[in-house]
Amino acid sequence: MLDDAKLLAAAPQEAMPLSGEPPAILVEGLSKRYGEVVAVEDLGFTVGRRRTVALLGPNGAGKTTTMAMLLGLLAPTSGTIRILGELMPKGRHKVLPRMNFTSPYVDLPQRLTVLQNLKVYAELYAVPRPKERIAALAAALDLEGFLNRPFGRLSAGQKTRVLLAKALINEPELLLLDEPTASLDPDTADQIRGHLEAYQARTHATVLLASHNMGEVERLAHHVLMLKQGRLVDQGSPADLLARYGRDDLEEVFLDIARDRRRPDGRESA
Ligand SMILES: Nc1ncnc2c1ncn2[C@@H]1O[C@H](COP(=O)(O)OP(=O)(O)OP(=O)(O)O)[C@@H](O)[C@H]1O
Repeated sequence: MLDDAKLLAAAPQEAMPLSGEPPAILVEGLSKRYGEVVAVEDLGFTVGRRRTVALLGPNGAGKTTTMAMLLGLLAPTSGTIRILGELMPKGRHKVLPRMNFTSPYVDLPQRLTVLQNLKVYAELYAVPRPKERIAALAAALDLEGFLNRPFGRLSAGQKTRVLLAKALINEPELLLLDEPTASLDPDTADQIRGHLEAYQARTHATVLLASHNMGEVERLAHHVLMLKQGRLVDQGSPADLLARYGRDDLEEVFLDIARDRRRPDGRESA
């Protein structure tokens, strides 16, 4: 039903950043090589607090690798990462409780029910009043019909919603979302986007979003980072990118960059 989105949307608007507050993410000279394969090369970007920033790029551009390094799941070949002001991986134990993620590549234990899985994560993150938190998430993300079913027996779309509930269980300040609406039907995907907007309005969380859905990016993102072959090739607000590439929608900008077919000034490439 996801109807708490309306309720939460009435929450206070984004607060002004406090002076001296470190950014949510600060990445400098970040590279990752797998033998001969250069997955990420000399990447640098900043994500300010309370922003939603989209990480875009064709298949294999390095989005998932970047997310994994931000989470401390993968060691960079070189470069530095600061999360909420803490140098990673040294400060990992300080920031991991304040962040969370979804990834299509990470599964939950298959034999545990949805409720058992969420209870385990609530305990791991020491969530206060876990029963109430799980009940609220189950209502908001429409999980109530399959709370007692083993995770392994859910459909892809149902799993996606459970993974999002897991990602929100500790009310993270920083949320890394790798294709959070892949495999969802258009109606459910739209409701999930509404829920994410409402979550951010209520908690002022920062979101880094990897997505291939350009409509989703135009709706949710304040800023876009365009990756190609592991490098940052352009960035800007969706409106700024549309204006610079002379396009009406972000999908066209994406194709211009992916196919090297138009320069940012709107002229065709030679
Ligand atoms: N474990 C690995 N060993 C070797 N190469 C890898 C490994 N993981 C990723 N790669 C390579 O690194 C590059 C970046 O992959 P990554 O999964 O980060 O891309 P992506 O932008 O998330 O792609 P997609 O949109 O398809 O999810 C690709 O060329 C991929 O083949």
